[in-house]
Amino acid sequence: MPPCPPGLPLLGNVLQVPNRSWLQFEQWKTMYGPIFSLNMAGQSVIVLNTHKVAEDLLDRRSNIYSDRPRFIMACEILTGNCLMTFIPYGDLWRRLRRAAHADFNFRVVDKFQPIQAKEAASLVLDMLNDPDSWMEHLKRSTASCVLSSVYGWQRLGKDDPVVAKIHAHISRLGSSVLPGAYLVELFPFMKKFPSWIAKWKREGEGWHRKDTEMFEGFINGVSEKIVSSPLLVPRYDMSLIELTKATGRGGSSSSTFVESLIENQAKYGLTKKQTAWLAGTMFGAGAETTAASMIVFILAMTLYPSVMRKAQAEIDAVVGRDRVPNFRDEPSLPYIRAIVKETLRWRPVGPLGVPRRTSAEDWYEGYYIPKGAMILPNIWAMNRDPTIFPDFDEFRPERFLDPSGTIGVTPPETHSMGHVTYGFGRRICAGYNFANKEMFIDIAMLLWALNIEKAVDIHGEEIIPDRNDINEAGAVV
Ligand code: HEM
Repeated sequence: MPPCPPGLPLLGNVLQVPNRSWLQFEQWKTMYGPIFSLNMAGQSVIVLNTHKVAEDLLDRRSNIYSDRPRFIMACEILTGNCLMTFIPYGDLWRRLRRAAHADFNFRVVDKFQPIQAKEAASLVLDMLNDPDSWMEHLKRSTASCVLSSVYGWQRLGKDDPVVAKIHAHISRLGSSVLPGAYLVELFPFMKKFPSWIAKWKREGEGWHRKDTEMFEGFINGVSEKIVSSPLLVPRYDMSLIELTKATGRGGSSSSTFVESLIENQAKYGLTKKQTAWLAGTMFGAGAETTAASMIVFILAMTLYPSVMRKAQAEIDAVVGRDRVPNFRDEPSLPYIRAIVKETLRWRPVGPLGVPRRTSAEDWYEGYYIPKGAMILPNIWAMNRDPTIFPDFDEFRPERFLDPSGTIGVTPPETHSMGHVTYGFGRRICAGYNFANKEMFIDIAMLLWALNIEKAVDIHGEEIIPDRNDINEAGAVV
């Protein structure tokens, strides 16, 4: 086995792994090297700390390393084996992934640009009208952007009951995968208990029924060609329309994800329930992650005003003041593209990604890796690898540009992305093209429209936010 920190009998390393485990793992990397193992009360966990190891195993041996650990409550009960993010590597996963790829691959993802541009304009107006709720606006905007792209709904309001319902579903999932949340994860035989004696199982199955009804209800609207649900009333005001017009495109995409899914349901071999859950999965996986990454961007701008000013100078030179930025400006805004990469590298919102599981035993560099081991890619440590990023804790978009500042340079180890925040191999994030585009237009629009400055205290002194102050309530940090 790869080297392992000494632990206790039976419990192994359980008591040594703290809440923000990636920080401890980064320290262990300096002691144990590119790959180490942990014994979590009998469960083998293998932590991958360098790009080389992650690439060798997760990318090159993806036939063995593409499975997910068994999450009984989250995957089998709450989502009835329908959630692409958690389901085992196999035929159903392949069909779901193919269906998602058809609309979210880099060649076709541009069809969602009109929605993303409109949402970005809307975000700017919300920020200007009510700056104190900036975090809520980011969450609303990213949620609305995915829901519009998936279901074709119009801009959702901050307190929309549908968004609240979906967030409740995501938060149930997030808490169900926390260590110790359900005993059945430690004692799988408990899954066989009849529902009438096992309250946790009865409740889980109840939520699954309700969530399935909700997601099926969403796609019923589409298949019956009902474009918007009665709960969702578009509420554009004149200035938003002006801004949206200025983006140079309309506000709806050629077809939504669900329309394509329903059209091709037979081709992908998906049932109605699986189709409905796939659409819901895209929201769950895409809204919170993108919002959290945009929150990191705001933190970076507050701490690095010179980066903000440099970005604004680029936007002013390319876009000017007569119109707002649009996607056609992307090739001429290399510094903004570099800020997107640096935001994702600097503070990855999933520092350990989504765990994998080996589906067969393996040998690597003389180490034995058992079948069924949990594999954790230490994305946090890789994005801060001092051999690739010497000043890794600084937010410095210039690292992704040549000395002229116009041509992008990306370390090849990083999947040519500049970071590994979207994961690896066959299970790499299914929505990363969408997320990159959304972050580009949001950042360009925000920096075109406003300055992001430090708050001041009652004495007029600037408050410097803590760069390490993070919220890790759910699966996303
Ligand atoms: C900045 C935003 C995002 C980040 C940082 C992010 C990150 C990730 C990561 C780390 C994984 C696990 C990859 C692995 O196992 O190696 C993942 C999976 C996934 N992501 Fe994202 N994601 C983002 C946005 C999105 C968006 C916008 C969507 C959809 C529109 C999406 C859909 C998915 C799906 C469906 C999976 C599961 C893939 C599978 O298991 O095959 N993500 N994401």
